Amino acid sequence: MRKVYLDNSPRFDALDQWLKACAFSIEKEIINVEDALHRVTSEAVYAHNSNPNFQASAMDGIAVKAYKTYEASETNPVQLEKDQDFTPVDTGDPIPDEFDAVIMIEKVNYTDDGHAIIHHSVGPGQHVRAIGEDIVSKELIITANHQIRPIDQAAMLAAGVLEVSVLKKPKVAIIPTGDEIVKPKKDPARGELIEFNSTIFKGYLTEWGAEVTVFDIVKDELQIIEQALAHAANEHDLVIINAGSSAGTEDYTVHAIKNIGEVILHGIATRPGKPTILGKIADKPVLGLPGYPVSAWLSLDWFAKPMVYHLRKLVPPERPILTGILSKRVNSVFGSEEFVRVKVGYVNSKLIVTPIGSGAGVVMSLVLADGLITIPPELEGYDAGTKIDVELLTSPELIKNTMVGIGSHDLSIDILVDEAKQRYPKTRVSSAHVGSMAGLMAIERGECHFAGVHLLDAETGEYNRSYVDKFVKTTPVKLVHFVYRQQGFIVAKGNPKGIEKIEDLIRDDIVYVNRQKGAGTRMLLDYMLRKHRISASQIAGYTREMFTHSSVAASVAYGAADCAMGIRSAAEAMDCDFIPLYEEQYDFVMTESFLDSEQGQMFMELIKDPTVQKRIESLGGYSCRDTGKLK
Ligand SMILES: Nc1nc2c(c(=O)[nH]1)N[C@H]1C(S)=C(S)[C@@H](COP(=O)(O)OP(=O)(O)OC[C@H]3O[C@@H](n4cnc5c(N)ncnc54)[C@H](O)[C@@H]3O)O[C@H]1N2
Ligand code: MOO
Repeated sequence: MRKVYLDNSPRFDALDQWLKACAFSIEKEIINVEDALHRVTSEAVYAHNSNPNFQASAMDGIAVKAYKTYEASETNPVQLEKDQDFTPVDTGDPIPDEFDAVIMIEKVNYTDDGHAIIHHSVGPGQHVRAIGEDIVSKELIITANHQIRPIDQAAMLAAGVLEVSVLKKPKVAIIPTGDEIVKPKKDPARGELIEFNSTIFKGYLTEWGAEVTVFDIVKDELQIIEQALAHAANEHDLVIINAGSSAGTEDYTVHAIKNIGEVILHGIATRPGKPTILGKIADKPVLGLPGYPVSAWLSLDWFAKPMVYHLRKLVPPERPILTGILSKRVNSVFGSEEFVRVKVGYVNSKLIVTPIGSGAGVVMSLVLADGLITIPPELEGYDAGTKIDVELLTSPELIKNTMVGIGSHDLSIDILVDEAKQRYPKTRVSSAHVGSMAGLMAIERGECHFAGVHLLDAETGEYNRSYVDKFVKTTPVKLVHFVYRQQGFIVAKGNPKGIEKIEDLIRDDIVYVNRQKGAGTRMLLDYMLRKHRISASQIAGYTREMFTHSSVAASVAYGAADCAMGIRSAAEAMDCDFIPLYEEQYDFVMTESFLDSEQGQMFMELIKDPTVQKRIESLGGYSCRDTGKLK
């Protein structure tokens, strides 16, 4: 067997080894204080002058000689002679040497000829800002290795410091590789994959304080990769090379680093992220990131982030952590630390943590993730109900205000998510697509506020009610009508195979793609098959399951299947034809406590809003004629 990875190193050991193996020389530069935001001081900063460097009035009023006011009281007003006993001052004005206190203007009355009458005495120094009240000349303002904040800039400027010595920004090179990778464009050809990882890396590295250069995409050729690496290492403090890090015949990265530098380790004990390479070229750190975006994003966070912070002499910030309850079991491989993307939301004051079960190539799983959970290498997973820490990628405030939906997928839900975001910026609708039955189970277990369901009762022909009565026993719920929608066959544009009716599915030349068990659409198909006395085994592709309307429509659009059951809007979105078969009812099962809550009322307002309904109906195949009615 070909041995591919050298190592299976624990993540923190790997980082330690890498940091120890590289030598760092961090240069300094002098820049204007006004341009120094977020930069790191390379030495301590001392005040050039005091602030204020003269005695200044702290209030609008009159500067006085304090001893002249000592006799004043409510019953014994004292008159101060203009120019001789007082002079008007505004906040910040220098106090003339002969005066030593200030009386606020509100406490002063004037005679017709401009003398001041006061009813209170003041002591010397009253409302006078002493020299150096804020900063004394030569005093320490900020230490070395301090990340400059706006307030630090202000203190330096106040102290007459106009330039500051800072660490140079670490220069980071990003080298994307791969014959199949192309610059971002619309409609890539078959076999072309859009290069977007560099954009992920550049964004985060810039946030962490690096100066980033993205190289042109490098072809999978050992010599060209070596040249790019050598060139990058020459001019940068950290080199990141992306993809070609695993076991493929064209995975040259590790060889290229070895040929011109040193591979410190190849392979870390994590999933995703295993095929990470840590190395150096002429003492400069080199990081080989896996090609898949989720793996690359994680590995960037584990290695590039601490390296950049190390180069900046800073400690990376930690993400906030919340503890929640896992809603379903997650499995992991023994011996590897597993990272799982999750969605989270509070239901009945419990933080419910739902894993997003996508592969490392699914960039959308990161777009939608609220956090990460980690399963340590010595375990093979966590059971549903486990109390677990979540490292947050979304703000705790937004999580607190999340309306949690779990259930069947529908494109109209995406519209609700979008409209809610526009109308109620402090809240959001989150929807996990697991099918109608799984949605019902989730609501029964108290894991969501509402479940989108479309379950046909084969006995009565009625939608949803009998399922709610049968499966939701302990949680008080209401059934809220959402939309009528057309279900039918999704077929290729122009219906080249002439698919018209359910019996066509058993033809030899037809390949079907199905929805997962428990999905309402799957139940509808099974209901129609039974009615027409067709057995599932007669249909090629019946066992091939997908989780959303959009994914089955995409399979048909790209020719991987000839037909799927689904909704009109999904067919239209993928430019497919649609043969209507059935009008079904898609409803929300909503917990009574959510329906009665402020958020629940917002949700009801949203679905009843005519503009929202218009937008849903314009998807095609929808009717909102009863939307929002309690059933
Ligand atoms: N036989 C094995 N195959 C694979 C293994 C393994 O252990 N044995 N590991 C898998 C794992 S885990 C990962 S992660 C991937 C990563 O592999 P590579 O680093 O060699 O990456 P490539 O094969 O070159 O590319 C994979 C994939 O990544 C996407 N990609 C790459 N570059 C970019 C970019 N700049 N922007 C966006 N997306 C990018 C693209 O979809 C590539 O197809 O290998 C598994 N295979
Ligand atoms: O473990 Mo690889 O890093 O994607 O999934």
